[in-house]
Order: sequence, then structure tokens, then C-alpha cells
Amino acid sequence: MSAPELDQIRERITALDTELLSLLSERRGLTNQVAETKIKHHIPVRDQAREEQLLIRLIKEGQQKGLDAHYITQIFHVIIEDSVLNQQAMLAERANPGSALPLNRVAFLGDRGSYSYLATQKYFSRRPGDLLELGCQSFREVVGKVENNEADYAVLPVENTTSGSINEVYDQLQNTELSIIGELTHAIKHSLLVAKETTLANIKTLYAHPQVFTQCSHFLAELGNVEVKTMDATSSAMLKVSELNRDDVAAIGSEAGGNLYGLFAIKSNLANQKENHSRFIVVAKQPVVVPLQVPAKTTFVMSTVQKPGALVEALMVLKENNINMTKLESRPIPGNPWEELFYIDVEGNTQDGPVQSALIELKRITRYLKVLGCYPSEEINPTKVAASKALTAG
Ligand SMILES: O=C(O)C(=O)C[C@]1(C(=O)O)C=C[C@@H](O)C=C1
Repeated sequence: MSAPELDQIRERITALDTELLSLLSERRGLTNQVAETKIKHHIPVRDQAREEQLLIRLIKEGQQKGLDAHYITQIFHVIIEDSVLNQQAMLAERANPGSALPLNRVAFLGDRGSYSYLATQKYFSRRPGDLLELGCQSFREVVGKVENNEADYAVLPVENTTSGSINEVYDQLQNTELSIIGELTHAIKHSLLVAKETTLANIKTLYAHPQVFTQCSHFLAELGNVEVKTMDATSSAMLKVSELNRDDVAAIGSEAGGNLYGLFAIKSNLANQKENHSRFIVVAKQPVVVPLQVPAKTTFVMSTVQKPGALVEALMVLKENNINMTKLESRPIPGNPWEELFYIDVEGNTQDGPVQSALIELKRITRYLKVLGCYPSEEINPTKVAASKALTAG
């Protein structure tokens, strides 16, 4: 159906959208200049006071133009996140001269369309050089590819907000000399993907990775008589459904990934929790230098001596140095029953005084300690401004 006035309005929308793109590109150019200035004058990338001022003004101006505060806040959170990540990537590149590769060979679990594949695409989109994707069948193979110089980087999921830590990956980190050089958080949106027009009631077999079934357990419990088949990766589940090409089978995975296999979604938002995110780490042979202007995280692994309160004593060292711990994970040590390895993520840079003093002290009081990496933090928590504050600001 078409109406002449609809075509005219659409033409104006198309022209405005092109203008929006030009403005976003111009803004990106200016934030690149900001990054150059910050490098020169050693100014931190993040300035939350500036972000707050900016949001207050925009919410107020938006309101005057008939745009609600929530809409403005959402849009500018995305814009500022992009700006911060882009600046961080620029600073990181400068701090590690010669590290930029013309071709980044990256290993990850699964194939095109897996969540690890989508995370890989996202992380390397901000980095210079082309991307060569190396899909693998297991986490051991992913890590092995970098160890054997067949890949420059590996992207590994370490935790999910619904299903928790991915133990298999932590166990791989126990026995590798690779360093963590980056992290990223990726929204995991599970959909029911099919190859042919069908309905949920027709589906008799469901294919997915076990982690995915865990994250969608509430949806599965409501399904009743459906056979659940576990696959080694989300992409394998998608491939299977695409090959079967029947109206009674479905895969669970991302819509974007499914599209690569000609699948489409008949139901979305299947995860138990609405906010379902996975955190990935990026590992390489060589560690990176993180400039002090960039928010950093450090990950280390330790085992404490076997005496009451040993873990508390170790954690007190972090408190005394005013270091924020963002994750604590324990894993058994193979061959040493009842002994644990603790994986700890903290906010801070190994070049910075507090982290250095804490690591020296921890080395003294623990049985074993190894730094797995210091890397730019990519968890950009947006600066929040209450709409009421913005609207009452002078
Ligand atoms: O103004 C700056 O200092 C910037 O880095 C730019 C910008 C933005 O994109 O507006 C990004 C990050 C800062 O936290 C504040 C603002």
C-alpha cells in the first residue's frame, strides 16, 4: 500500500537520518580530538561531572522540543559509551606501539553466529586491522590456537548474569601462560529460531548449547513435551536447524546469528532474566600496557595457606589499599582435594601504587599468586541523572 504523502514524509525522514549520521560522525571526530588532547596532557578519559552536566542540559532541551527524558538518556548513554570506548581504544593503541596488526586472527567457541562470534565482531570493530575468525569446537582448542601461534587472540566468555561463571573457561586459565588483554560485555538475547513458517505449538525438538538451556529454564519448563538436544555451540544448533529445514525443530540463539543461517525468530526474550549479559575476556601471548588515564581492571589467581581466616586476611589487603574487588571465583585444584584457587578481579592498574602494594603483600601471605592480566575496563556504567534534577536545574 502506498500514498503519495507517505512517500514525501519518508523522503524527509531519510534525509534527516542521513543528517543524524553526519552529526554522529562529526561528534566522533571531535571526541578523537579530545582523546589526542587527553593523551598530551595526561587527563583521564572519563569525566563523569562533564557527562552529568551534558545530560542535564540535553534532558532539559529535549523536554522543550517534546522529547521525553528517558528517550534522551537512552540515546546519549549509547553515544557516550561509544565515545569512551573509542577514546580508550585510541589510548591503548598509543601505549602499545607496534601492537596493531594488519590482520587479527581471533579464536572463539563455535562458528559464525555464536555469541562468542558476535562478541568477537564487537570487540574488534574498534580496533585497527582486518579480522580473521577462527571458530573452534572447545575452549581448550580456543586457548590452544593462541598458544600454538595459529591465532593472535582468543575471546572467551567468563560469566553470565543469569547462569553465573563459566567454570570450563576458568579451568583453562589455570594452565596457560596467556595474558588477559581486554574484556567486553555483550547483551545476550535468546530467540526461538526456525527455518520454516511455524508456531511454537508445532515444535517437537529444540537444539541449543547447555548454557543457553540453563539461561532459558523458565521458558523450557513451560514448554511441556519438547525434546531438548544439547549442542557444543549455539552456531551448531543453528546449522542443524537450517540443515533439517523442518517446521517442527527450532534452535535457541541470537536473532542476528540465526539470520546468518537463514533462520528467523518466532519468539524472543526467552532468558529467565530480562537483563541477560555475558562478560568475555580477550587473551593473547603478550600482556598489554594500560595507560593510567584509562579505567583498568586487574585479574589475578591465588591460593591461600590452609589456616582459618586465610582468605579473609587476603581480602583485607585489598580493603587496606582501597581496592574494589569486582569478582571472586573459586575453583578446585586438580589432584589437590579440598584446595581452592581463587580468581579475583579488581579495579585498578598494575602500574598504580595501590595495586602494586596489594600484590606485593598478597604474594607474601599467600601460597601462590599469578597476575593473569591488566586490561582496560569496558564496563562503562552510564552516569545517571534523575530527570527531576535535570528539569529543575537552572
Ligand atoms: O568531554 C570529554 O572529556 C570527553 O571525553 C567527551 C565525552 C563525550 O562523549 O561527551 C566522553 C567522555 C567523558 O566522560 C565526557 C564526555
